[in-house]
Parts: sequence; structure tokens; C-alpha cells
Amino acid sequence: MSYDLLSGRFLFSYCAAARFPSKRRIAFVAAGASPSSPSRSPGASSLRRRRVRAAPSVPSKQDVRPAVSSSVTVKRWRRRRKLEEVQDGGGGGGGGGEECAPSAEEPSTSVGTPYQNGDPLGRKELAQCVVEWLRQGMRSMASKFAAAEVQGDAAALALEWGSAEGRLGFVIQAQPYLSAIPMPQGLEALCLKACTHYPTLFDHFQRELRDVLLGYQNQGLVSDWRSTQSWRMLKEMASSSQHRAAVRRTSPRPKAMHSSIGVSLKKVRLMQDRMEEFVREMSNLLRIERDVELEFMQEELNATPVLGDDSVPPKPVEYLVSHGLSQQEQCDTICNLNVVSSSTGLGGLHLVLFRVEGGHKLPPTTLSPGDMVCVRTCNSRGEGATSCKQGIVYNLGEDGCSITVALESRHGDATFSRLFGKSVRIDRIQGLADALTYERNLEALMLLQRNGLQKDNVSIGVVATLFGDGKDVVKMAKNNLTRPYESSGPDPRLSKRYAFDASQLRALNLGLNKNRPVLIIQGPPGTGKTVLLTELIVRAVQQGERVLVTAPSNAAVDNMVERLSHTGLNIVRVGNPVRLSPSVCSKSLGEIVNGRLRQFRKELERKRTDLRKDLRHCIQDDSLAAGIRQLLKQLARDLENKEKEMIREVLSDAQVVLSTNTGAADPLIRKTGSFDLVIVDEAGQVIEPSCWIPVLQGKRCILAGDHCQLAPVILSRTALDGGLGKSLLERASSLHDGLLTTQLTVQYRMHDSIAMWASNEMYQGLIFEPFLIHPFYGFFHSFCQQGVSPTAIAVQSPYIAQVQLLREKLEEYPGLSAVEVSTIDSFQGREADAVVISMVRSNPLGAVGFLGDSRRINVATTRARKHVTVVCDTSTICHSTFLARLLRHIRRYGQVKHVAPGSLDGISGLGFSQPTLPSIS
Ligand SMILES: Nc1ncnc2c1ncn2[C@@H]1O[C@H](COP(=O)(O)OP(=O)(O)OP(=O)(O)O)[C@@H](O)[C@H]1O
Repeated sequence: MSYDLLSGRFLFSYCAAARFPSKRRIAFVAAGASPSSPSRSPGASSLRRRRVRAAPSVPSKQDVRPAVSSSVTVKRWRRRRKLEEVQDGGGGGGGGGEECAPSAEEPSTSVGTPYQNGDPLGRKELAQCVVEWLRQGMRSMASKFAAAEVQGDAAALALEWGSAEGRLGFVIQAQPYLSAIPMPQGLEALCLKACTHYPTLFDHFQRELRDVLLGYQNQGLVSDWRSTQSWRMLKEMASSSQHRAAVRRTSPRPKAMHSSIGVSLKKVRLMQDRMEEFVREMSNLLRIERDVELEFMQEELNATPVLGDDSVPPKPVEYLVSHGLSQQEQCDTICNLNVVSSSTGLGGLHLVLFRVEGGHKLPPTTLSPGDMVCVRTCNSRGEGATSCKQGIVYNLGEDGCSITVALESRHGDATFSRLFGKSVRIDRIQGLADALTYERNLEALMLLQRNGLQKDNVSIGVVATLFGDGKDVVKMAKNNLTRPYESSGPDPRLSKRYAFDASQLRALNLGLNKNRPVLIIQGPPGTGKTVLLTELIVRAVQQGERVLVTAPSNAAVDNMVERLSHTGLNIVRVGNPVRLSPSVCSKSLGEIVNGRLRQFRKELERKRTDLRKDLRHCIQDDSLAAGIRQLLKQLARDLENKEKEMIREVLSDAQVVLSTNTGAADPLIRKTGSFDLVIVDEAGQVIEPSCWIPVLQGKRCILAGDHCQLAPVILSRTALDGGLGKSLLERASSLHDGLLTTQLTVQYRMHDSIAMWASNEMYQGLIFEPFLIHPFYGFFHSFCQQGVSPTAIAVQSPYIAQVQLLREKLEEYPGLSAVEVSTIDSFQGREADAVVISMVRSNPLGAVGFLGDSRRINVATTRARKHVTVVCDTSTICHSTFLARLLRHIRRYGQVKHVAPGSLDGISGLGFSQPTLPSIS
């Protein structure tokens, strides 16, 4: 190894003909060296000269000669080493290459860059023999230094230290001592890595010097080893900034985590690499998906309503138009609106009030609070501009002329200001991820990569479990962080509310184990996942845990809020007020805060009114008026501060916080600190990045769901094929031989004949132990006549337009407006005594579209406790073998009724003829 004065580069070459065949000789150049390389550091020239002198000129293994005192010849030195080896028991140290072959586990090392910074490399990274090889080399160097000390040869000592000065000098100085010792066979690459790693060399040298000096002290050669010149010089070197910079890690990799999660640093690095690879892939897929979404949205928005003849000058447009490339997505539009005012709502919502131009009434519209909309300027024909702002309908004015939208943009946003004074158009867009969701997913991935394995990350156990391999998890278990093998026997104390079955009790016990970072609860429909989660939350709070509960959709979160409302827990639902179901409003953050601020607001309003009165009276007195205006501003600030304080208070007092997965990224939640437990319901329905938003906020997590029910909706084929559609639930349940998963096996909801179909079609015949349910038979039109309450009936369709049409039709029948009509997707997680599924599709081609998605039909069918009616065109539906099997099952265990063409006006058309179902292989 030498330093090239001309190029200013550090050259290292090593040739060990005896051990490496010629083609395996290693010669490498570390370009640029370190920031403190001699060419750049002050005093570099003298240092360089000394280094050139001190470095042996490319020693070969045969003639390597340790730079020991002249009295020790190479022969004697070798003899002594051999003797030491014999004394050590035949090379128990490191020379015995034959005993120290690299194992399959040993990392393949790239020997590229000497002088990496960082912690000393240990046995795990280098293998025992290499560490021993280093120890011997450094022992020899330390002995030389210490010998100079006891011989009182200050000049020699100074010379040696001078050569070793600086980390580069130190590494160079160490080489001859190391080269003198044969490298363990097969581990040459690791030896080369180690012998150029300054922190490692220094660490070994320090330990050996201390031992040698201590030996001298015991022999009475020195009085106090700590006060020797060698030791003081070493300490001086250790306190230099150069040294500290070298042993400080410069890469963003985590520090030695082994003490935190009980696995080796090497394993932590592997996990980090795995995680970085995952984050890279997922971010890329998210971007692809986002591009397709935007493209799709643009196409939807470009489908501008056509107003007929171009030559006819357009009148003020007042219409509702539905168009859509996909039948599921419907886009309702209101044009010719003007911005009237904007204000800030609770939680910083940017509320913008729009009115129809010319004081006209809003057209009849299906837009309603909570709908996601796109807001942009438009021309007099209603054609919209390309750039748009996303928002959510906040409310529709009672006067019928206005609509308020909560916009994503903030005050002062240029896009928003451009809306002023212009004609504006609002389009409803369904089923598209908004920009905020996309950004929050990306942010979660970034946080996972950056903080996932950091010591201070609360969810480090979760991350390590989900990115470690099976061995890591077992290791962590030994370290008491997780106990995957703990007893799963039922705990009788847990069965007060329900008579839980054994599989539910097992899940409860596992879920309440604070030492378990990850639990996956999987269960087919009706097996009590939601019931179980409710119980788990109650018990977790009882054992002192603060819980964050999330789900992919607002409907699923509200469902959980409703179930928890009766438990007496202090729960808070966080989310955009306009998207919450009215039944849970009393638990929403907005409502709670407003309730507590009511008195304060009243008082503030009174003060405001007084001040405004005063202002009117002193309009002539500029300075007084300015003072009053200041006071009014101050009142507004007071309200804002009080609001923030109250939000913080409400959230930090809450025992359970509930939001959607995306909503969990809300700074309001993040600011209140981490959670002991995060529970994600319907976890099979959400893409993995989204799941990481809540999961990173808790010490441990429970994911519940069913991978045979609705999957994440992905638009891009590339993203789907790349794996974006795979949920964390699905990935985690296949990890570590299913160690993280527990199954629920008894279904309590459905009549046996419904459950049987689901079991055979979706769960490989898994027998759900049935729970006794009495079926009833009848038809939708006559259910109610048979005494079934309208609230016990749920109508589902995959298509939103059909849902809207059915709602309108049912309004016409007195008493039937209580029948719930919804899309299949929004009914997931819920149940009803009787379910009617309207399949809609009817075409000569037999195209079934996404009806062919077995998971969606599984959800629709398994919502029913007692009865399922499927309304469909069998000639279309039966083109799908899956759907044809469903119809066959119904024919076998139920009844098929036929509506004759042209007789759609009611009961009279229903007969009992058996339609021919195509044969299916
Ligand atoms: N141990 C039990 N004893 C009696 N009834 C139970 C029990 N567990 C669950 N149930 C009932 O079974 C029905 C289904 O429960 P739940 O909605 O929790 O199931 P789920 O697994 O979440 O279903 P899905 O996945 O279809 O949403 C509910 O009516 C619930 O009250």
C-alpha cells in the first residue's frame, strides 16, 4: 500500500501468490481517499513524506517483514508466532485457515473503499478468524510500541507514533504487522476489508496496547500503565477531531440496533437494505398509479357536456350532467358558479362559498356533502380548464343557490386566487385517490425508510418483524420483544360480553400481549373480526394502552365508532366533518371541540359585537378605530389559539382515536404523540403504503381482515402486476411460516346455505362451523308484506348509478325509504337479515366487467344473515363460470324466478320457470 504523491491518490496493492491464484490477485485503488486525505489537509506534505517512508514497498506474502525492532529477525518472529500458535492449541486463534473456511452466511464483501467511517467491524461482519488475525497483528504492533516505551527509547517511540499520526498514517503503519501474519484461507477479502478499516484497527490496537502495558505493570516494568507515554499518545489521538470524524458514522444507516431489537448489526443492515428496496419499488409503483389516475381523471373531466349547436350562443348554463367512461364512476357537474367568500373552518379547513351566477338556483344535483370534487374555471360553454383544485363538498346552501367546498389549497394559493371573478365549474369525481392520499402514502414510505429502524422509533419492533427474516423474529422473541410461541390457551376472564369461541379467545389473548409487535387476525365473513376488535380495544384500554384505530374507508371507521360508542371509553373520531356519518358526529373531534368551546365562543361573539358597535361610533377617530380593529384581530387570534389548545387536549385525553388510514397522517393526530397499539380493520382492502401511515405511530399493531374480500382498487395494470395491489395483511400473513397470523373459524352471521357457497368458492372448502340461523324465504317486493322490517333489508349494487336509481325508486313506495341501498364496496363490514344484489349488467356479449371479481361478490353475498336475492340477467352473468356457479348454488339450495321480457311492472312477471344455465366444466 502506498500513497501516490503525483496523483494524490491512495494506492493499495496486495499480492499473495501463495494463497490467491494469479487471476484472483487483488489490486485496487481507492480514489479520492478521505476528506482528510494528505493532499488536502494542512501539513500534508510532511505527513505524506513520512508516509511514503513508513509504508513498506508493496510487500509480498513471502518476504513480508514486520517492522519490529531490528533485534527481532523475521525468522525469530515467525518461530515465536508458531510457538504461540502451538501454545494456543493449534491455531485456535486465526492462523488455522483450514479450520476457518467461510460459511455460507458470511457476506460477500466488496473490497472497494478503504477507510470507511463507522463503528468497528465485529465478529458478525468479519468472522472469528479474521478478528483473531487482526488481533494478532495489532498485538504485534502494540508490543513494538510498548517495548520502545520500557526501553526508554523515546526517539523510537516518537518516530513510531509520528508515522501512525492521523488515521491514514495509522492504517499504513499497521499494514506490515498484519501482512506478517498469514490470512485465514478463503477469507482474504474480509481481511483486506478489515485491515483498511480505521475504526476497526484502532479499536484492536487500543485493546492490545492496554493489555501489553497492563502486563508490563504486573511485571513491575511500568508503575501505572495509564500514565505511560504510549497510552497518553493513544488517548490524544483518540480525542482528535480527525479520529472522531472517522469513527462517526456518515451514512444514513442506523446505528448499532442490536441492543434495541436484539439482532446483530449485520442483520439490521440487511433489514434496512430490504426495506430500502421495498420503499424504492413501492414509491415507483405509486407514481405509476398516480399518473394513470390523473390521466383517467383528465379523460373524465374532458367529457365536457355538449350543449348542442355551436352556433347558438350559450345561455347561463344550469344543468346536471352525468357522463363517465366507466360505469362505476359518475361525474356530476355544476357550471357557472362564482366564488363569493372563503373562510377557515375547524382544523384549518379552507371553506369556499360558491353561488350560481345571476342569483339562479342550483340545478337539481346529486352532489352532496362529503363528495370529492374537482373545482376549476370554465368558459361560458362550461368547458373546464385543465388545472384544477380538489376539494370536498362541505354543504349545500339552504337557499338552494350556494354550495360550500372544503378545498385542499390554502389561503394565498395562486390556483385558488385564480378562481376569483371567473366562472367556475365543479365536477364530482368518484373512486379516485386524491393528491393528499398520494402524498401521505409517499410520506409514510419515506418515514419508514428513514426512521423505521432507528432506536427512537416507537414502531421499531413492528418494522423489524415485518422486514426481518424468520430467524430475526425468533431472535427478537428470545430478546423478549415478541413472543410468537406464547401460550394461546383461552383466558376465561375475556368472555364476558360474548361467549367467544376458542379461535376468538386465542386471538384475544395474542392481541393483548404487549410484547407482540404484530398480530394478523384473519377470518372469513361473519367470523366476528369486528366484534373481536371491539373487545380487544376495550381490554387494551383497560390494560393502560392508548389505541389508534383505522380502516380504509370512512364507512368502516364509523362502523367501529358506533360499536365503541356503547363501551364507555373516551373515543374521538378524527376526519373531515363532511365525510362522517351523522350517527357518529357526537364523537367527532369537531363536535367535541365545538361543544367545549361553545361558552367561550358565545363570550367572544358578545365582545366582538360590542367592539363593532364601538367601531361604528368612533369612525371619525382614526387612532381609536385602529385600536378597536387590533382588538378584533386579537379576538380572532384568541379563538384560533383556544381551538388549537382544545384540539390538543381532546386528543391527548382520548383513550381511543379513530380515523381512516390516510387520516392518521393528520398533524393533529401526530402531534399528540405515539400510541401503544394500532389496530387496522379491513386491512386487506388497502395498499401497503397506506397501512404504514398508522402502523408507524404505534408500538405494536394488529391487522384484521380477509384477503378474500375486497382488495385495494388499482387502476394501472403495471402497478398491479408490480405488486401495489398486495395489502400488508396479505404480505404479513405469508411471512415467517404464518407465525404472525391467527385465524377465526366459526361464522355467526349467515344461514348455512349461504356460508356453504362462500366456503366452497372462496375458502377452499374451509368448514366454518355454523351457528344456528333460521332462514326465511320470500322476495324483495314482498319481504315487507311478510313482516320483515325495511331496516332489516340491504340492497347492494356494484354500480353507483344503479344505487342512485334504486334509492329514487324506493322513495316512491311508502315505508320502503328505510331500506338501505348502497354500493357493495361501501357495505363491506356490515350485515343485514336480507340482502338483495342488483347485478345490473345485461349485454349480448356477455361482458361481466368487474362483477367477475370474486372478492366483490363474496362481500355482497356474505352480508346476509338469512336471505340473499340476486337480481340479474342470467344470459349475461353466466358467461362468468364463477357467477354461473353462484346461480347453480342458488338453484340447488334456493329458488330461481324468471321475469318474462316485457313484464317488468311488478310481481305478475315473476314466475317459477327454471332458466337454462349454461353448463360449466
Ligand atoms: N362469539 C360470538 N357469539 C355470538 N355472535 C357472534 C360472536 N362473534 C360474532 N358474532 C356475531 O356475528 C356477526 C358477524 O360479526 P362481525 O361483523 O364481527 O364479523 P366480521 O368477521 O367482521 O365479518 P365481515 O368480515 O363479513 O365484516 C355479528 O352479528 C356478531 O354479533
